[in-house]
Amino acid sequence: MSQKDKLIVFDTTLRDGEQSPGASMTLDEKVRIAKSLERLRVDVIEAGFPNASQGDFESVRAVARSVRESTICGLARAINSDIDRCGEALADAESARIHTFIATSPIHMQQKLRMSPEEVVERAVAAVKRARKWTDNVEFSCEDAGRSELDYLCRVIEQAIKAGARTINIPDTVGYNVPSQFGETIRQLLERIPNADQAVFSVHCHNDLGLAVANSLEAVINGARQVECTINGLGERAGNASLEELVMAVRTRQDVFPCETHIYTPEIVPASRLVSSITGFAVQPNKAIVGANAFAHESGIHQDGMLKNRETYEIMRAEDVGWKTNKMVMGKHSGRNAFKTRLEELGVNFETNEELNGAFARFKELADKKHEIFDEDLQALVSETQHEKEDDRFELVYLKTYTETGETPSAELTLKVDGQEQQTTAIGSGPVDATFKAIEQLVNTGSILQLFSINAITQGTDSQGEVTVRLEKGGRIVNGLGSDTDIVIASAKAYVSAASKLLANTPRTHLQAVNV
Ligand SMILES: CC(=O)SCCNC(=O)CCNC(=O)[C@H](O)C(C)(C)COP(=O)(O)OP(=O)(O)OC[C@H]1O[C@@H](n2cnc3c(N)ncnc32)[C@H](O)[C@@H]1OP(=O)(O)O
Ligand SMILES: CC(C)C(=O)C(=O)O
Ligand SMILES: [Mg+2]
Repeated sequence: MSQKDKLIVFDTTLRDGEQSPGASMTLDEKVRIAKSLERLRVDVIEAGFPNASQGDFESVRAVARSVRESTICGLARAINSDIDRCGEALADAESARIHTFIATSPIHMQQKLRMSPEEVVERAVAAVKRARKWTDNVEFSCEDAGRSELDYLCRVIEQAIKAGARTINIPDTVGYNVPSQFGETIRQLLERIPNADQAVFSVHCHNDLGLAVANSLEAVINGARQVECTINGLGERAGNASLEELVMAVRTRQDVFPCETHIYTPEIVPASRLVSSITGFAVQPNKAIVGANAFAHESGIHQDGMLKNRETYEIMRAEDVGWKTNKMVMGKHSGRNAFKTRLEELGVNFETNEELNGAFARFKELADKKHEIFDEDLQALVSETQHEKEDDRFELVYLKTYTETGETPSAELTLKVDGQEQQTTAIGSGPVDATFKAIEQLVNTGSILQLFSINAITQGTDSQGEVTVRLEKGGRIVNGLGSDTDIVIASAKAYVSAASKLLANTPRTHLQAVNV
């Protein structure tokens, strides 16, 4: 059994997270997220602010009824009606907490609450006592503690604990603090408040300066034993400290932190995806832990290191946070080792170094043109190397497409086929479809179109369109690339290029393809 303290994880995705402009959630969505947080084994789920609206009340009540393994918490101002409404919403919870708060910074007391510091202490004490009528599990927050005077904070908190608060939360409401200062605040509060040992000290950090996680972790090092956080760092303005980053920092650096969480980390990525899909807030690819690139390696030196020993470039295991595996992304920065290994995984073995070097050179050429190289691209590349490169059999000479609302799109095409110009027309469901049908009439590949993708190479409506066409016939796959500012012409070039490759047939290398 570990001798370490438990770090309580308090998730506020459904309350502070929902305060992100545009992140409102329906009752059903909140219950789905709450169930996912329960699977994560979050200790406390702050489900909402019941007195904000009837909808919020019902959502908190629904979460309280459907989650059994986590404590359900509701937020209330230091106002009786807020606290009572919160108590009612939580009535059916297996374990309930009322979280009441009032601001303690000079600016908030003077300008917002328009209360004297003495009145605020009285309101805090009255609020905690009122909440204690509903439950023993009461949390009190000094809103804007990060800009409050330390002596005054000590006074308010001592009284709140005396009134019955069992968790004292120190929010950096506006994300103003820096780690050393915030850690020192926590250390001093714990040292100076005479009854500090009767409460768990918590922190709630906002990310206005990008320091929410760093501030929270410094607070933990200095004695805080609850962190308030959200999935994907969702929350008011720049958001809150992100749950996944806090949890994985504490877990990964057990040499630094004197405590541990009970979070079931393989549920992190599923929870992140759920929150992202419900709120519509995409996770940036380079976001720590849950970003698509968090465990992806593209550069050759890293890939080579990873293939020799994963720990050369990874401090966590992708599987431990819910990814299936880490990823080796094939792109223009990849090296021979990763290229060869990936192809071996696809069942393709090179007999000689020359073959490897030749295929690798063509891979680099392709990677310079195409942003992402998929397995199918590698297969196509190898498949192409098995045939002598001949001069292109087909060449686009002229293309005119016709589209008009309510009319069937058509294409008029001239191609050079083995040096001879040939013309045709075709109709289709769109200009690209009509063009492909016209080309097929002249080149007659009999293939299946496996992929048609368009990338804008640069930004703006005048950008070059880069089109990839992948054709398959009898197990053989080829890619054709075409670029033009007109995407229909780019598409035609790509199809013509793929058709030329598919119908070229002289063997070129001795690649041994297995299972391809
Ligand atoms: C830092 C945070 O995240 S705090 C939580 C933020 N969450 C929310 O605000 C939840 C959504 N809010 C709401 O739906 C509404 O603001 C309500 C229902 C809470 C209140 O609505 P209204 O009664 O119309 O008040 P309004 O929002 O205009 O102003 C807030 C009032 O609460 C007072 N107040 C603010 N915080 C507190 C507090 N902790 N304790 C007591 N009073 C407070 C303000 O001084 C102001 O009072 P005033 O009307 O006498 O000037
Ligand atoms: C209500 C409190 C805890 C809050 O969200 C904040 O101060 O940021
Ligand atoms: Mg907040």
